[in-house]
Amino acid sequence: MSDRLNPNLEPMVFSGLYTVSKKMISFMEKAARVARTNASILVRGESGSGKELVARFIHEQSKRENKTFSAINCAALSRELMASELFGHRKGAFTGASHDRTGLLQLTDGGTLFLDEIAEMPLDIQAGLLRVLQDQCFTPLGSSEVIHTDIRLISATHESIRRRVSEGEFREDLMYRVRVVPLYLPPLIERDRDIEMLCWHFIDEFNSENDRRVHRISEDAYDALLQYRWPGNVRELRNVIEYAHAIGEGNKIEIADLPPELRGEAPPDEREETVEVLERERILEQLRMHNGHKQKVADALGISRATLWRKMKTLGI
Ligand SMILES: Nc1ncnc2c1ncn2[C@@H]1O[C@H](COP(=O)(O)OP(=O)(O)OP(=O)(O)O)[C@@H](O)[C@H]1O
Repeated sequence: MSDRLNPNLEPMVFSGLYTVSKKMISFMEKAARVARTNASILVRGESGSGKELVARFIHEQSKRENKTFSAINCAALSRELMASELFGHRKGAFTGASHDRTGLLQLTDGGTLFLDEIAEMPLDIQAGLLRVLQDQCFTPLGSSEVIHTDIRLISATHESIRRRVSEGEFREDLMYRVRVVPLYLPPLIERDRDIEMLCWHFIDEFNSENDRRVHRISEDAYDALLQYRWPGNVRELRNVIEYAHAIGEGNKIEIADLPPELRGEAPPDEREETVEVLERERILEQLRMHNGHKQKVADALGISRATLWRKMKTLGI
């Protein structure tokens, strides 16, 4: 079998997002067009597909480029922490509030706020966000002061917000406010030649960070990389290349350097991994039982929603 060398595909770069795919380039051109307006944008895309990079690109292409860009992940924070991050609080507003804190809505005045996984935002915080979008004002926790703020909202979700509305978990009026311009970010698998280009892009990155110099990939490893579905998209691809770069030797990536899922095998039955596999199955089972409703799953497992989110990330769910 012959080895594969870098085909030197010349990517276009949009605020750190690399692509050679026509579909992606026209997606980014559309993003650049809507960047010039103040319209709220909702980016829908799979996990790890670059939604935050798209949001940064839109900010950098907008009139607000010299103002603040703030990002917050609604699924990774507890309700209390998210409320205080966004709205800020006055000293004594709740147990542990030992000093005043300025919220992101105020710190981002004039700039762009990126709300990742907005579908996970609790209903009471949604009410506060709606007020910001309608009246450009909000009230910090424990305060009666009304603060004015001018933010441009970009949100992202991997699931349908309309479905969350029908489940009674998302306000319909807010949905219309956040998805004035919906953008559908294609998954990595639909981006022509991006898997190939990004493999070499990340190999270059790890070549310059480490002592090892990789210049070739064996044919069977190459096929495995190109045929894999990549559910975790670019983040997963980068992790796989980092793993292969770290685990292998010499100047070639071999099939044995790729993680088991790329070789079509189940993960090895080692003790620590068995614990992870069991935990993964337990979470997946609860997700099925509760139709993907994360709060209910977290309650059933006796953990917080934020912990559930972290576990899902590390277990690749
Ligand atoms: N096209 C790309 N070129 C280079 N790096 C990329 C690209 N797309 C994503 N990445 C990298 O992959 C990682 C995930 O990207 P990002 O956080 O933007 O994805 P996301 O869709 O917001 O993820 P999540 O669903 O977890 O919120 C980041 O480290 C980012 O820099």
